[in-house]
Amino acid sequence: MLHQPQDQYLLERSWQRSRDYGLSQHSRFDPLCLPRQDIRQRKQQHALLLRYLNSSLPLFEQLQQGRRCRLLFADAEGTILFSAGDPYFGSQAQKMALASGASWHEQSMGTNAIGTALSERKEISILGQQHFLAANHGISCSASPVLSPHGELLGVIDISSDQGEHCQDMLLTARLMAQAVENALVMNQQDTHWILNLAPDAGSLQQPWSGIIALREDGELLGANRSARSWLQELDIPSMLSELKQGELTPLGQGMALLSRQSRRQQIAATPSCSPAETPIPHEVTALKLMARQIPLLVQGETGTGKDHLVRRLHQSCARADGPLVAVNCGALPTELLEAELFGYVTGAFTGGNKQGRPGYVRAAHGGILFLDEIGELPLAAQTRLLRVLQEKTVTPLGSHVPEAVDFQLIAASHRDLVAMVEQGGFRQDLYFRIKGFQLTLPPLREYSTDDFNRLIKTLLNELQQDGTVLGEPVLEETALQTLKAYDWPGNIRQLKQLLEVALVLAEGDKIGLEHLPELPRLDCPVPDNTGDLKSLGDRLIERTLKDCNGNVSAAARQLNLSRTTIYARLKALKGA
Ligand SMILES: Nc1ncnc2c1ncn2[C@@H]1O[C@H](COP(=O)(O)OP(=O)(O)OP(=O)(O)O)[C@@H](O)[C@H]1O
Repeated sequence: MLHQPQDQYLLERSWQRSRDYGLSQHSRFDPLCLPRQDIRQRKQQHALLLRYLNSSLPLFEQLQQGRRCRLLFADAEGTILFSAGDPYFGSQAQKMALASGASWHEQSMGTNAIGTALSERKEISILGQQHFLAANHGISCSASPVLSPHGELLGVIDISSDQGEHCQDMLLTARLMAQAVENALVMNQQDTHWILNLAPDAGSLQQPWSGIIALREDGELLGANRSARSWLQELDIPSMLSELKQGELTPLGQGMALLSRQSRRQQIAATPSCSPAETPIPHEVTALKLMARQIPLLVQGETGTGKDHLVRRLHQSCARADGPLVAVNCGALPTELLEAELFGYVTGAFTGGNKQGRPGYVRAAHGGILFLDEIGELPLAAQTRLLRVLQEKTVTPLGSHVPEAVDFQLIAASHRDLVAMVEQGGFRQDLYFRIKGFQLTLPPLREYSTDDFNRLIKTLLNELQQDGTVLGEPVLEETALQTLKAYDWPGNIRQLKQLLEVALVLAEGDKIGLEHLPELPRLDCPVPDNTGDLKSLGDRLIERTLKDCNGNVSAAARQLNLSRTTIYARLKALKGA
Protein backbone atom coordinates (compact mmCIF):
# COMPACT_ATOMS: atom_id res chain seq x y z
CA MET A 1 0.00 0.00 0.00
CA LEU A 2 1.58 3.27 -1.14
CA HIS A 3 1.56 6.56 0.66
CA GLN A 4 1.23 10.05 -0.84
CA PRO A 5 4.47 12.13 -0.56
CA GLN A 6 2.71 14.60 1.77
CA ASP A 7 2.09 11.72 4.19
CA GLN A 8 5.86 11.29 4.43
CA TYR A 9 6.21 14.80 5.95
CA LEU A 10 3.30 14.08 8.19
CA LEU A 11 4.99 10.89 9.38
CA GLU A 12 8.27 12.67 10.02
CA ARG A 13 6.48 15.32 12.06
CA SER A 14 4.74 12.66 14.08
CA TRP A 15 7.95 10.70 14.77
CA GLN A 16 9.55 13.94 15.92
CA ARG A 17 6.61 14.60 18.25
CA SER A 18 6.93 11.06 19.60
CA ARG A 19 10.59 11.67 20.44
CA ASP A 20 9.67 15.05 21.96
CA TYR A 21 7.21 13.23 24.23
CA GLY A 22 10.22 11.32 25.58
CA LEU A 23 9.35 8.00 23.94
CA SER A 24 11.92 5.69 22.43
CA GLN A 25 11.18 3.07 19.79
CA HIS A 26 11.71 0.31 22.27
CA SER A 27 9.72 1.89 25.08
CA ARG A 28 7.70 -0.69 26.97
CA PHE A 29 4.28 -1.34 25.41
CA ASP A 30 2.14 -0.28 28.30
CA PRO A 31 -1.17 1.13 27.09
CA LEU A 32 -2.89 3.55 29.43
CA CYS A 33 -6.34 2.36 30.35
CA LEU A 34 -9.02 4.60 31.86
CA PRO A 35 -10.90 3.42 34.95
CA ARG A 36 -14.32 1.96 34.13
CA GLN A 37 -16.16 4.91 35.69
CA ASP A 38 -14.35 7.35 33.36
CA ILE A 39 -15.02 5.18 30.32
CA ARG A 40 -18.70 5.16 31.16
CA GLN A 41 -18.70 8.93 31.54
CA ARG A 42 -16.97 9.47 28.20
CA LYS A 43 -19.32 7.04 26.50
CA GLN A 44 -22.21 9.04 27.87
CA GLN A 45 -20.73 12.25 26.47
CA HIS A 46 -20.63 10.61 23.05
CA ALA A 47 -23.77 8.53 23.48
CA LEU A 48 -25.48 9.79 20.34
CA LEU A 49 -22.41 9.37 18.16
CA LEU A 50 -21.86 5.86 19.50
CA ARG A 51 -25.46 4.95 18.76
CA TYR A 52 -25.12 6.19 15.19
CA LEU A 53 -21.87 4.29 14.82
CA ASN A 54 -23.50 1.16 16.13
CA SER A 55 -26.30 1.53 13.62
CA SER A 56 -23.72 1.89 10.81
CA LEU A 57 -22.15 -1.47 11.68
CA PRO A 58 -23.92 -3.28 8.81
CA LEU A 59 -22.09 -0.89 6.42
CA PHE A 60 -18.77 -1.84 7.99
CA GLU A 61 -19.60 -5.54 7.85
CA GLN A 62 -20.64 -5.26 4.22
CA LEU A 63 -17.49 -3.41 3.18
CA GLN A 64 -15.01 -5.51 5.14
CA GLN A 65 -16.71 -8.86 4.68
CA GLY A 66 -14.81 -11.58 6.45
CA ARG A 67 -11.61 -9.56 6.84
CA ARG A 68 -9.86 -9.86 10.18
CA CYS A 69 -10.01 -6.27 11.26
CA ARG A 70 -11.38 -4.15 14.04
CA LEU A 71 -13.49 -0.98 13.89
CA LEU A 72 -12.72 1.55 16.61
CA PHE A 73 -13.87 4.98 17.67
CA ALA A 74 -11.51 7.04 19.82
CA ASP A 75 -12.49 10.42 21.30
CA ALA A 76 -10.52 13.62 20.72
CA GLU A 77 -8.07 12.56 23.43
CA GLY A 78 -7.38 9.24 21.75
CA THR A 79 -9.32 7.05 24.19
CA ILE A 80 -11.12 4.14 22.55
CA LEU A 81 -14.84 4.21 23.32
CA PHE A 82 -16.15 1.78 20.73
CA SER A 83 -14.70 -1.41 19.44
CA ALA A 84 -16.26 -3.97 17.11
CA GLY A 85 -15.20 -6.59 14.59
CA ASP A 86 -12.64 -9.34 14.87
CA PRO A 87 -11.03 -9.23 18.32
CA TYR A 88 -8.66 -12.11 17.70
CA PHE A 89 -5.67 -10.60 16.00
CA GLY A 90 -2.58 -9.08 17.54
CA SER A 91 -0.83 -9.98 20.77
CA GLN A 92 -2.71 -10.32 24.06
CA ALA A 93 -1.53 -6.82 25.06
CA GLN A 94 -2.69 -5.42 21.74
CA LYS A 95 -6.09 -7.05 22.19
CA MET A 96 -6.46 -5.10 25.39
CA ALA A 97 -5.11 -1.96 23.76
CA LEU A 98 -7.68 -2.19 20.97
CA ALA A 99 -10.56 -2.31 23.46
CA SER A 100 -12.64 0.36 25.16
CA GLY A 101 -10.77 2.56 27.59
CA ALA A 102 -7.27 2.26 26.07
CA SER A 103 -5.50 5.44 25.03
CA TRP A 104 -3.81 5.80 21.62
CA HIS A 105 -2.73 9.40 22.04
CA GLU A 106 0.69 10.00 20.45
CA GLN A 107 1.96 11.03 23.86
CA SER A 108 1.82 7.45 25.15
CA MET A 109 1.74 5.40 21.93
CA GLY A 110 3.91 7.48 19.59
CA THR A 111 3.02 7.57 15.90
CA ASN A 112 -0.17 5.58 15.26
CA ALA A 113 -3.23 6.14 13.07
CA ILE A 114 -5.56 7.27 15.88
CA GLY A 115 -3.13 9.57 17.68
CA THR A 116 -1.59 10.97 14.49
CA ALA A 117 -4.95 11.57 12.75
CA LEU A 118 -6.01 13.49 15.88
CA SER A 119 -2.82 15.56 16.06
CA GLU A 120 -2.91 16.38 12.34
CA ARG A 121 -6.75 16.52 12.01
CA LYS A 122 -6.24 14.46 8.85
CA GLU A 123 -7.05 10.95 7.78
CA ILE A 124 -4.05 8.66 7.65
CA SER A 125 -2.93 5.04 7.43
CA ILE A 126 -0.01 3.96 9.60
CA LEU A 127 1.35 0.64 8.42
CA GLY A 128 3.55 -1.79 10.37
CA GLN A 129 6.94 -0.23 10.84
CA GLN A 130 5.66 3.30 10.35
CA HIS A 131 4.46 3.02 13.95
CA PHE A 132 6.92 4.70 16.29
CA LEU A 133 6.86 1.94 18.89
CA ALA A 134 8.43 -1.31 17.72
CA ALA A 135 5.74 -3.13 19.72
CA ASN A 136 3.16 -1.88 17.20
CA HIS A 137 5.00 -2.99 14.05
CA GLY A 138 2.78 -6.07 13.71
CA ILE A 139 -0.39 -4.06 13.08
CA SER A 140 -1.58 -1.55 10.48
CA CYS A 141 -4.29 1.03 11.05
CA SER A 142 -6.29 3.61 9.07
CA ALA A 143 -8.11 6.47 10.76
CA SER A 144 -10.43 9.25 9.64
CA PRO A 145 -11.46 12.22 11.84
CA VAL A 146 -15.10 12.72 12.89
CA LEU A 147 -16.27 16.33 13.08
CA SER A 148 -19.26 17.77 14.90
CA PRO A 149 -21.97 19.73 12.99
CA HIS A 150 -19.99 22.84 13.96
CA GLY A 151 -16.68 21.51 12.67
CA GLU A 152 -15.13 20.59 16.04
CA LEU A 153 -13.01 17.46 16.22
CA LEU A 154 -14.98 14.78 18.10
CA GLY A 155 -12.56 11.90 17.56
CA VAL A 156 -11.54 9.40 14.90
CA ILE A 157 -12.87 6.23 13.37
CA ASP A 158 -10.13 3.69 12.89
CA ILE A 159 -9.81 0.31 11.24
CA SER A 160 -6.96 -1.84 12.53
CA SER A 161 -5.72 -5.21 11.37
CA ASP A 162 -2.64 -7.40 11.35
CA GLN A 163 -0.02 -5.72 9.21
CA GLY A 164 -0.23 -8.22 6.36
CA GLU A 165 -4.02 -8.03 6.15
CA HIS A 166 -4.40 -4.28 5.80
CA CYS A 167 -5.63 -2.90 2.52
CA GLN A 168 -6.20 0.50 1.04
CA ASP A 169 -9.98 0.35 1.15
CA MET A 170 -9.88 0.23 4.94
CA LEU A 171 -9.11 3.94 4.95
CA LEU A 172 -12.01 4.47 2.59
CA THR A 173 -14.29 2.46 4.87
CA ALA A 174 -13.15 4.52 7.89
CA ARG A 175 -13.93 7.70 5.91
CA LEU A 176 -17.38 6.45 4.88
CA MET A 177 -18.21 5.44 8.43
CA ALA A 178 -17.06 8.86 9.70
CA GLN A 179 -19.22 10.58 7.09
CA ALA A 180 -22.24 8.44 7.93
CA VAL A 181 -21.92 9.35 11.60
CA GLU A 182 -21.34 13.04 10.88
CA ASN A 183 -24.39 13.16 8.60
CA ALA A 184 -26.59 11.56 11.25
CA LEU A 185 -25.32 14.06 13.82
CA VAL A 186 -26.11 17.01 11.51
CA MET A 187 -29.57 15.80 10.53
CA ASN A 188 -30.73 14.89 14.00
CA GLN A 189 -29.92 18.07 15.86
CA GLN A 190 -32.67 19.40 18.03
CA ASP A 191 -34.89 22.00 16.33
CA THR A 192 -33.82 20.97 12.82
CA HIS A 193 -36.66 21.97 10.54
CA TRP A 194 -35.04 22.25 7.11
CA ILE A 195 -32.42 20.07 5.49
CA LEU A 196 -30.56 21.51 2.53
CA ASN A 197 -28.76 18.94 0.39
CA LEU A 198 -26.03 20.13 -1.98
CA ALA A 199 -24.16 18.13 -4.62
CA PRO A 200 -22.36 18.63 -7.94
CA ASP A 201 -25.14 16.71 -9.74
CA ALA A 202 -28.58 15.28 -9.08
CA GLY A 203 -27.25 11.70 -8.86
CA SER A 204 -24.97 12.56 -5.94
CA LEU A 205 -27.64 14.27 -3.86
CA GLN A 206 -28.32 12.47 -0.58
CA GLN A 207 -25.25 10.27 -0.95
CA PRO A 208 -23.04 10.06 2.16
CA TRP A 209 -20.48 12.36 0.53
CA SER A 210 -22.95 15.06 -0.54
CA GLY A 211 -23.40 18.31 1.40
CA ILE A 212 -25.95 18.52 4.21
CA ILE A 213 -26.96 21.69 6.00
CA ALA A 214 -29.40 21.71 8.93
CA LEU A 215 -31.51 24.83 9.51
CA ARG A 216 -33.97 25.98 12.13
CA GLU A 217 -37.48 26.90 10.96
CA ASP A 218 -36.50 30.58 10.61
CA GLY A 219 -33.45 29.63 8.51
CA GLU A 220 -30.87 29.96 11.25
CA LEU A 221 -27.90 27.67 10.60
CA LEU A 222 -27.69 24.73 13.00
CA GLY A 223 -24.80 22.87 11.44
CA ALA A 224 -23.31 21.31 8.33
CA ASN A 225 -21.41 18.20 7.38
CA ARG A 226 -17.83 18.28 6.10
CA SER A 227 -18.83 18.44 2.41
CA ALA A 228 -21.18 21.37 2.94
CA ARG A 229 -18.86 23.38 5.14
CA SER A 230 -16.81 24.61 2.19
CA TRP A 231 -19.99 25.91 0.53
CA LEU A 232 -21.28 27.77 3.55
CA GLN A 233 -19.52 31.08 2.96
CA GLU A 234 -20.82 31.39 -0.58
CA LEU A 235 -24.44 30.67 0.29
CA ASP A 236 -27.08 33.27 1.03
CA ILE A 237 -29.30 30.98 3.08
CA PRO A 238 -32.19 33.37 3.83
CA SER A 239 -32.75 34.11 0.13
CA MET A 240 -32.32 30.42 -0.75
CA LEU A 241 -35.04 29.54 1.74
CA SER A 242 -37.45 31.95 0.11
CA GLU A 243 -36.52 30.90 -3.44
CA LEU A 244 -36.14 27.13 -3.21
CA LYS A 245 -39.29 25.07 -3.45
CA GLN A 246 -39.51 22.29 -0.92
CA GLY A 247 -38.83 18.90 -2.48
CA GLU A 248 -37.78 20.27 -5.89
CA LEU A 249 -34.32 19.83 -7.36
CA THR A 250 -32.90 23.26 -8.18
CA PRO A 251 -29.65 24.15 -10.00
CA LEU A 252 -27.29 26.06 -7.73
CA GLY A 253 -24.08 27.46 -9.27
CA GLN A 254 -22.24 24.46 -10.68
CA GLY A 255 -24.34 22.01 -8.70
CA MET A 256 -27.79 21.08 -7.48
CA ALA A 257 -29.72 21.84 -4.29
CA LEU A 258 -32.67 20.16 -2.63
CA LEU A 259 -34.59 21.64 0.27
CA SER A 260 -36.70 19.30 2.39
CA ARG A 261 -38.54 19.42 5.68
CA GLN A 262 -37.04 17.33 8.45
CA SER A 263 -39.95 15.87 10.34
CA ARG A 264 -39.58 14.42 13.79
CA ARG A 265 -40.56 11.08 12.28
CA GLN A 266 -37.69 11.17 9.77
CA GLN A 267 -35.31 12.14 12.54
CA ILE A 268 -36.36 9.20 14.59
CA ALA A 269 -36.12 6.88 11.61
CA ALA A 270 -32.54 8.00 11.15
CA THR A 271 -31.70 7.34 14.77
CA PRO A 272 -30.39 4.03 15.94
CA SER A 273 -33.38 3.32 18.15
CA CYS A 274 -34.53 1.69 14.93
CA SER A 275 -31.08 0.44 14.10
CA PRO A 276 -30.93 -2.52 11.77
CA ALA A 277 -28.63 -4.14 14.31
CA GLU A 278 -31.39 -4.02 16.91
CA THR A 279 -33.87 -6.83 17.26
CA PRO A 280 -37.18 -6.03 15.58
CA ILE A 281 -39.88 -6.38 18.22
CA PRO A 282 -42.90 -8.44 17.22
CA HIS A 283 -45.89 -6.23 16.33
CA GLU A 284 -43.91 -2.97 16.51
CA VAL A 285 -44.89 -1.80 13.04
CA THR A 286 -48.54 -2.77 13.46
CA ALA A 287 -48.67 -1.01 16.80
CA LEU A 288 -47.35 2.22 15.26
CA LYS A 289 -49.99 2.10 12.53
CA LEU A 290 -52.76 1.65 15.10
CA MET A 291 -51.39 4.40 17.29
CA ALA A 292 -51.55 6.79 14.36
CA ARG A 293 -55.34 6.28 14.60
CA GLN A 294 -55.38 6.56 18.39
CA ILE A 295 -56.46 2.95 18.88
CA PRO A 296 -55.73 1.83 22.45
CA LEU A 297 -53.23 -1.01 22.75
CA LEU A 298 -53.18 -3.83 25.24
CA VAL A 299 -49.78 -5.47 25.56
CA GLN A 300 -49.68 -8.91 27.12
CA GLY A 301 -46.78 -11.20 27.78
CA GLU A 302 -45.01 -13.10 30.51
CA THR A 303 -42.72 -11.23 32.84
CA GLY A 304 -39.55 -9.93 31.19
CA THR A 305 -40.76 -10.34 27.60
CA GLY A 306 -40.20 -6.64 26.97
CA LYS A 307 -43.59 -4.96 27.38
CA ASP A 308 -42.10 -1.86 28.92
CA HIS A 309 -39.24 -1.87 26.39
CA LEU A 310 -41.74 -2.04 23.52
CA VAL A 311 -43.74 0.90 24.85
CA ARG A 312 -40.60 3.04 25.13
CA ARG A 313 -39.63 2.19 21.57
CA LEU A 314 -43.14 2.96 20.33
CA HIS A 315 -43.01 6.33 22.08
CA GLN A 316 -39.72 7.21 20.36
CA SER A 317 -41.06 6.35 16.93
CA CYS A 318 -44.68 7.56 17.05
CA ALA A 319 -46.17 10.92 16.17
CA ARG A 320 -46.40 11.73 19.89
CA ALA A 321 -42.63 11.40 20.38
CA ASP A 322 -42.42 15.06 21.40
CA GLY A 323 -45.11 14.54 24.04
CA PRO A 324 -44.63 12.87 27.43
CA LEU A 325 -44.54 9.15 28.10
CA VAL A 326 -46.16 8.67 31.50
CA ALA A 327 -45.61 5.12 32.71
CA VAL A 328 -47.59 4.05 35.76
CA ASN A 329 -47.22 0.71 37.48
CA CYS A 330 -50.76 0.27 38.79
CA GLY A 331 -49.68 -2.55 41.08
CA ALA A 332 -47.14 -0.34 42.84
CA LEU A 333 -49.52 2.49 43.82
CA PRO A 334 -50.95 2.33 47.36
CA THR A 335 -54.72 1.70 47.07
CA GLU A 336 -55.70 4.69 49.23
CA LEU A 337 -53.72 7.12 47.04
CA LEU A 338 -54.31 5.45 43.71
CA GLU A 339 -57.19 7.57 42.43
CA ALA A 340 -55.55 10.81 43.61
CA GLU A 341 -52.30 9.86 41.88
CA LEU A 342 -54.02 8.85 38.68
CA PHE A 343 -56.66 11.53 38.29
CA GLY A 344 -55.12 14.34 40.34
CA TYR A 345 -56.67 16.52 43.00
CA VAL A 346 -57.20 20.19 43.71
CA THR A 347 -56.00 22.18 46.74
CA GLY A 348 -57.49 20.91 49.99
CA ALA A 349 -59.16 17.91 48.36
CA PHE A 350 -58.14 15.69 51.25
CA THR A 351 -56.10 15.85 54.42
CA GLY A 352 -52.46 15.07 53.91
CA GLY A 353 -52.59 16.00 50.20
CA ASN A 354 -50.14 18.40 48.63
CA LYS A 355 -51.14 22.04 49.32
CA GLN A 356 -51.04 22.99 45.64
CA GLY A 357 -52.95 19.89 44.56
CA ARG A 358 -51.55 17.55 41.90
CA PRO A 359 -52.28 17.17 38.19
CA GLY A 360 -52.25 13.34 38.36
CA TYR A 361 -50.76 10.92 35.82
CA VAL A 362 -53.69 11.13 33.39
CA ARG A 363 -53.38 14.88 32.93
CA ALA A 364 -49.57 14.64 32.89
CA ALA A 365 -49.90 12.38 29.83
CA HIS A 366 -51.78 15.05 27.83
CA GLY A 367 -50.33 15.20 24.31
CA GLY A 368 -48.39 11.97 24.83
CA ILE A 369 -48.80 8.37 25.95
CA LEU A 370 -50.33 7.04 29.16
CA PHE A 371 -48.85 3.60 29.82
CA LEU A 372 -50.78 1.74 32.50
CA ASP A 373 -48.64 -1.25 33.39
CA GLU A 374 -50.18 -4.07 35.44
CA ILE A 375 -53.64 -2.68 34.72
CA GLY A 376 -55.16 -5.87 36.18
CA GLU A 377 -54.15 -4.58 39.63
CA LEU A 378 -56.50 -1.56 39.46
CA PRO A 379 -59.27 -1.76 42.08
CA LEU A 380 -62.84 -1.74 40.71
CA ALA A 381 -63.55 1.86 41.81
CA ALA A 382 -60.53 3.16 39.93
CA GLN A 383 -61.53 1.04 36.91
CA THR A 384 -64.92 2.80 36.84
CA ARG A 385 -63.28 6.21 36.94
CA LEU A 386 -60.79 5.29 34.26
CA LEU A 387 -63.58 4.05 32.03
CA ARG A 388 -65.31 7.43 32.33
CA VAL A 389 -62.08 9.24 31.42
CA LEU A 390 -61.68 7.07 28.33
CA GLN A 391 -65.30 7.50 27.24
CA GLU A 392 -65.54 11.23 27.82
CA LYS A 393 -61.91 12.17 27.12
CA THR A 394 -62.03 14.42 30.16
CA VAL A 395 -60.74 14.06 33.69
CA THR A 396 -62.22 15.61 36.82
CA PRO A 397 -59.61 15.85 39.59
CA LEU A 398 -60.65 14.89 43.14
CA GLY A 399 -62.28 17.84 44.91
CA SER A 400 -63.24 19.55 41.64
CA HIS A 401 -66.37 19.58 39.53
CA VAL A 402 -64.74 20.95 36.44
CA PRO A 403 -63.86 18.33 33.84
CA GLU A 404 -60.68 18.99 31.88
CA ALA A 405 -60.16 17.75 28.34
CA VAL A 406 -57.31 15.27 27.96
CA ASP A 407 -55.78 13.80 24.85
CA PHE A 408 -53.48 10.82 25.23
CA GLN A 409 -52.69 7.49 23.60
CA LEU A 410 -53.53 4.69 25.99
CA ILE A 411 -51.32 1.63 26.22
CA ALA A 412 -52.13 -0.88 28.92
CA ALA A 413 -50.12 -3.95 29.86
CA SER A 414 -50.62 -6.95 32.05
CA HIS A 415 -49.12 -10.36 32.55
CA ARG A 416 -52.42 -11.52 34.10
CA ASP A 417 -55.19 -13.24 32.18
CA LEU A 418 -57.65 -10.35 31.94
CA VAL A 419 -60.35 -12.48 30.29
CA ALA A 420 -60.30 -14.83 33.28
CA MET A 421 -60.40 -11.80 35.58
CA VAL A 422 -63.47 -10.49 33.74
CA GLU A 423 -65.16 -13.88 34.12
CA GLN A 424 -64.38 -13.89 37.83
CA GLY A 425 -65.65 -10.31 38.29
CA GLY A 426 -62.21 -8.83 39.11
CA PHE A 427 -62.03 -6.68 35.97
CA ARG A 428 -64.82 -4.66 34.32
CA GLN A 429 -65.81 -6.14 31.00
CA ASP A 430 -66.62 -2.73 29.46
CA LEU A 431 -63.19 -1.41 30.48
CA TYR A 432 -61.55 -4.52 29.06
CA PHE A 433 -63.14 -3.88 25.64
CA ARG A 434 -62.21 -0.18 25.86
CA ILE A 435 -58.53 -0.79 26.51
CA LYS A 436 -58.27 -3.68 24.11
CA GLY A 437 -58.49 -1.72 20.87
CA PHE A 438 -55.80 -4.14 19.71
CA GLN A 439 -54.03 -6.78 21.71
CA LEU A 440 -50.35 -7.56 21.21
CA THR A 441 -48.93 -10.59 22.88
CA LEU A 442 -45.14 -10.66 23.20
CA PRO A 443 -43.81 -14.20 22.82
CA PRO A 444 -41.79 -15.83 25.58
CA LEU A 445 -38.12 -16.27 24.79
CA ARG A 446 -38.44 -20.05 24.46
CA GLU A 447 -40.67 -19.51 21.41
CA TYR A 448 -38.18 -17.29 19.54
CA SER A 449 -36.92 -18.60 16.22
CA THR A 450 -33.19 -19.31 16.04
CA ASP A 451 -32.60 -16.18 13.94
CA ASP A 452 -34.53 -13.91 16.28
CA PHE A 453 -32.80 -15.42 19.30
CA ASN A 454 -29.35 -14.89 17.77
CA ARG A 455 -30.21 -11.33 16.82
CA LEU A 456 -31.45 -10.58 20.32
CA ILE A 457 -28.25 -11.94 21.86
CA LYS A 458 -26.24 -9.69 19.56
CA THR A 459 -28.35 -6.67 20.51
CA LEU A 460 -28.06 -7.39 24.22
CA LEU A 461 -24.29 -7.94 24.04
CA ASN A 462 -23.87 -4.69 22.11
CA GLU A 463 -26.01 -2.88 24.62
CA LEU A 464 -24.11 -4.25 27.60
CA GLN A 465 -20.88 -3.38 25.85
CA GLN A 466 -22.07 0.21 25.35
CA ASP A 467 -22.76 0.36 29.08
CA GLY A 468 -19.05 -0.10 29.59
CA THR A 469 -19.57 -3.46 31.25
CA VAL A 470 -16.52 -5.02 29.64
CA LEU A 471 -13.53 -4.22 27.48
CA GLY A 472 -13.36 -5.75 24.04
CA GLU A 473 -16.09 -7.18 21.88
CA PRO A 474 -17.83 -10.16 23.35
CA VAL A 475 -18.45 -13.19 21.17
CA LEU A 476 -20.19 -16.41 22.12
CA GLU A 477 -18.81 -19.87 21.51
CA GLU A 478 -21.21 -22.07 19.53
CA THR A 479 -21.78 -24.49 22.44
CA ALA A 480 -22.60 -21.58 24.74
CA LEU A 481 -25.06 -20.21 22.20
CA GLN A 482 -26.69 -23.61 21.80
CA THR A 483 -27.00 -23.94 25.58
CA LEU A 484 -28.64 -20.55 25.84
CA LYS A 485 -31.03 -21.43 23.03
CA ALA A 486 -32.11 -24.65 24.67
CA TYR A 487 -32.88 -23.14 28.06
CA ASP A 488 -36.47 -22.37 29.09
CA TRP A 489 -35.98 -18.77 30.28
CA PRO A 490 -38.79 -18.35 32.81
CA GLY A 491 -37.61 -14.74 33.32
CA ASN A 492 -37.38 -14.19 29.54
CA ILE A 493 -35.29 -11.30 28.17
CA ARG A 494 -34.67 -9.83 31.63
CA GLN A 495 -33.13 -13.11 32.81
CA LEU A 496 -31.11 -13.55 29.62
CA LYS A 497 -29.75 -10.01 29.89
CA GLN A 498 -28.69 -10.51 33.50
CA LEU A 499 -27.01 -13.79 32.70
CA LEU A 500 -25.11 -12.27 29.77
CA GLU A 501 -23.96 -9.42 31.97
CA VAL A 502 -22.43 -11.90 34.42
CA ALA A 503 -20.94 -13.98 31.58
CA LEU A 504 -19.30 -10.88 30.08
CA VAL A 505 -17.59 -10.04 33.33
CA LEU A 506 -16.43 -13.63 33.86
CA ALA A 507 -15.12 -13.89 30.28
CA GLU A 508 -12.99 -10.75 30.73
CA GLY A 509 -13.05 -9.87 27.04
CA ASP A 510 -12.56 -13.44 25.78
CA LYS A 511 -15.17 -15.47 23.95
CA ILE A 512 -18.06 -16.42 26.20
CA GLY A 513 -17.96 -20.18 26.75
CA LEU A 514 -19.90 -22.69 28.83
CA GLU A 515 -17.62 -22.03 31.78
CA HIS A 516 -18.92 -18.45 31.87
CA LEU A 517 -22.53 -19.59 32.17
CA PRO A 518 -22.36 -21.20 35.60
CA GLU A 519 -26.08 -20.89 36.28
CA LEU A 520 -27.16 -22.93 33.29
CA PRO A 521 -27.23 -26.71 33.05
CA ARG A 522 -24.52 -27.86 30.62
CA LEU A 523 -25.16 -29.57 27.34
CA ASP A 524 -21.90 -31.41 26.98
CA CYS A 525 -22.72 -33.84 29.81
CA PRO A 526 -23.77 -37.42 29.15
CA VAL A 527 -27.46 -38.20 28.83
CA PRO A 528 -28.87 -38.27 32.33
CA ASP A 529 -31.07 -41.17 33.22
CA ASN A 530 -33.31 -39.26 35.55
CA THR A 531 -35.65 -36.45 34.55
CA GLY A 532 -34.88 -32.87 35.45
CA ASP A 533 -33.41 -29.72 34.04
CA LEU A 534 -30.45 -31.24 32.29
CA LYS A 535 -32.45 -33.93 30.57
CA SER A 536 -35.17 -31.59 29.40
CA LEU A 537 -32.55 -29.10 28.27
CA GLY A 538 -30.81 -31.69 26.10
CA ASP A 539 -34.13 -32.98 24.83
CA ARG A 540 -35.31 -29.55 23.82
CA LEU A 541 -32.04 -28.73 22.14
CA ILE A 542 -32.09 -31.91 20.08
CA GLU A 543 -35.73 -31.43 19.18
CA ARG A 544 -35.22 -27.83 18.20
CA THR A 545 -32.08 -28.47 16.17
CA LEU A 546 -33.70 -31.41 14.37
CA LYS A 547 -36.65 -29.17 13.54
CA ASP A 548 -34.31 -26.42 12.28
CA CYS A 549 -32.58 -29.08 10.13
CA ASN A 550 -35.87 -30.50 8.82
CA GLY A 551 -35.28 -33.78 10.64
CA ASN A 552 -31.82 -34.36 9.13
CA VAL A 553 -29.88 -36.14 11.90
CA SER A 554 -26.45 -35.65 10.27
CA ALA A 555 -26.98 -31.91 9.90
CA ALA A 556 -28.26 -31.65 13.49
CA ALA A 557 -25.27 -33.65 14.75
CA ARG A 558 -22.91 -31.30 12.90
CA GLN A 559 -24.61 -28.23 14.34
CA LEU A 560 -24.55 -29.60 17.87
CA ASN A 561 -21.04 -30.93 17.56
CA LEU A 562 -22.26 -34.38 18.65
CA SER A 563 -21.95 -37.72 16.90
CA ARG A 564 -24.96 -39.12 15.07
CA THR A 565 -24.81 -42.16 17.38
CA THR A 566 -25.21 -39.87 20.39
CA ILE A 567 -28.21 -38.17 18.83
CA TYR A 568 -29.85 -41.50 17.98
CA ALA A 569 -29.12 -42.75 21.52
CA ARG A 570 -30.72 -39.69 23.01
CA LEU A 571 -33.72 -39.92 20.74
CA LYS A 572 -34.15 -43.55 21.69
CA ALA A 573 -33.87 -42.68 25.39
CA LEU A 574 -36.47 -39.98 24.86
CA LYS A 575 -38.89 -42.34 23.19
CA GLY A 576 -38.47 -44.80 26.03
CA ALA A 577 -39.02 -42.09 28.67
N1 LIG B 1 -36.34 -6.31 22.34
C1 LIG B 1 -35.48 -6.05 23.31
N2 LIG B 1 -34.22 -5.72 23.01
C2 LIG B 1 -33.33 -5.47 24.00
N3 LIG B 1 -33.62 -5.51 25.32
C3 LIG B 1 -34.87 -5.81 25.66
C4 LIG B 1 -35.87 -6.10 24.68
N4 LIG B 1 -37.01 -6.38 25.33
C5 LIG B 1 -36.74 -6.28 26.64
N5 LIG B 1 -35.45 -5.93 26.84
C6 LIG B 1 -34.80 -5.75 28.14
O1 LIG B 1 -35.25 -6.81 29.00
C7 LIG B 1 -35.52 -6.31 30.32
C8 LIG B 1 -36.97 -6.62 30.68
O2 LIG B 1 -37.84 -5.90 29.78
P1 LIG B 1 -39.20 -5.18 30.26
O3 LIG B 1 -39.00 -4.54 31.61
O4 LIG B 1 -39.66 -4.34 29.15
O5 LIG B 1 -40.13 -6.46 30.43
P2 LIG B 1 -41.64 -6.52 30.91
O6 LIG B 1 -42.35 -7.46 30.00
O7 LIG B 1 -42.20 -5.13 31.01
O8 LIG B 1 -41.47 -7.17 32.34
P3 LIG B 1 -42.50 -7.17 33.61
O9 LIG B 1 -43.80 -7.75 33.14
O10 LIG B 1 -41.82 -8.06 34.61
O11 LIG B 1 -42.59 -5.75 34.05
C9 LIG B 1 -35.19 -4.83 30.27
O12 LIG B 1 -33.87 -4.66 30.76
C10 LIG B 1 -35.24 -4.46 28.81
O13 LIG B 1 -34.37 -3.39 28.52
